[in-house]
Amino acid sequence: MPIARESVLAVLDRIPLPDGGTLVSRDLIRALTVEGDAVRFVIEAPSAEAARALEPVRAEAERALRALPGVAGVQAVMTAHGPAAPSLKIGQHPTPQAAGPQPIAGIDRIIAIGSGKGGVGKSTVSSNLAVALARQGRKVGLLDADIYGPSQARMMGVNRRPASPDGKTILPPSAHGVTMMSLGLMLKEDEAVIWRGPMLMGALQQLLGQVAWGELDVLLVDLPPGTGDIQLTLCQRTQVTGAIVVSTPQDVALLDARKALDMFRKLKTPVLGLIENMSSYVCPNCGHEAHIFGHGGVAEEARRLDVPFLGELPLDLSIRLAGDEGRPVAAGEGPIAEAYADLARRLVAGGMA
Ligand SMILES: Nc1ncnc2c1ncn2[C@@H]1O[C@H](COP(=O)(O)OP(=O)(O)OP(=O)(O)O)[C@@H](O)[C@H]1O
Repeated sequence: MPIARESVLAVLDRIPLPDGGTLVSRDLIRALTVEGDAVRFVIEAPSAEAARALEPVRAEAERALRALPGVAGVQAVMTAHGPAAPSLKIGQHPTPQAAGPQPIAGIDRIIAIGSGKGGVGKSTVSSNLAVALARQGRKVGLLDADIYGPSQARMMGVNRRPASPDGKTILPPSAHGVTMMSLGLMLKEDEAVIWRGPMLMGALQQLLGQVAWGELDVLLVDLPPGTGDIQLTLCQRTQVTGAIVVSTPQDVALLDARKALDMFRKLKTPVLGLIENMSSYVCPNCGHEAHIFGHGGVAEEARRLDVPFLGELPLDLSIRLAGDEGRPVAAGEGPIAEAYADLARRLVAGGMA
């Protein structure tokens, strides 16, 4: 018998919160999906502290739902929604692997970072978030899966081709406390990737499986823009904890972001939240704040689609310059680095990183 959404909510409505009410009465459940015998949802805590306090509730919710007749799997992930922030050879056909998404040994969590369209700052957010998480003591990996336009090597300031002593295992470089790997490091400069689906899948499989990632709390995967083969392969073959979608506030970007969200839903990858990049611009001369691409559109969209809003990041020249210099702004000090640190804290508090 199919599991009714109402029965799931009824179970969740019986679990008391430490400070009164329930997950349902306090409206903390987002992105609830019931598919076959699997239940997935996100608990959106109002702050980092609340997320910590709610961890036993999350565990209890999973336990209680598993006891519901017909339920075989439950995945509840937490996200801490805070006040908006101030603002060898790679390339082969895939090899067969066991059916269904597989975990990667030693890696606790895998977060895919996607966007509907290019140029919204997905790679910039990925590198800065990785650095911010590493500064908070997390063991972080960053995989540049943007195979057609790899940019993480430049953004992280790495230009050394990774060693592969046995011709199989790839030893990834580390930069700013982050273990990273990018196809860009294996290609000659100016070399174009002209692979089709199967070759792309093979390359991604190598980057995930042949790289000696070591023990990681979290691996961030910087996806190519859009909804193509790489996204599909990653989510269908690898156990992805969840996805974050980056967008600018413009309508056109949001329209594409919706497609990315829809794709993750179809792939049954929980959406951990949306990030608004290039949200506000403070004139360095007069201090006036302008909203070049609009403002608040992503938060609005998150509300509309019932997915968590993780925060907004400003448009700032220092972000671009730092990326071009290979030293992500999050590695330094100041309000912009703090905005990324805030985002990282929320993910850590929510148990996502
Ligand atoms: N918040 C920001 N403020 C200023 N510049 C930014 C910001 N975010 C990104 N940029 C700049 O915008 C450009 C595009 O960013 P980025 O490469 O991260 O986008 P992307 O979404 O990953 O694009 P693609 O997927 O097409 O590679 C880069 O030059 C980057 O430095």
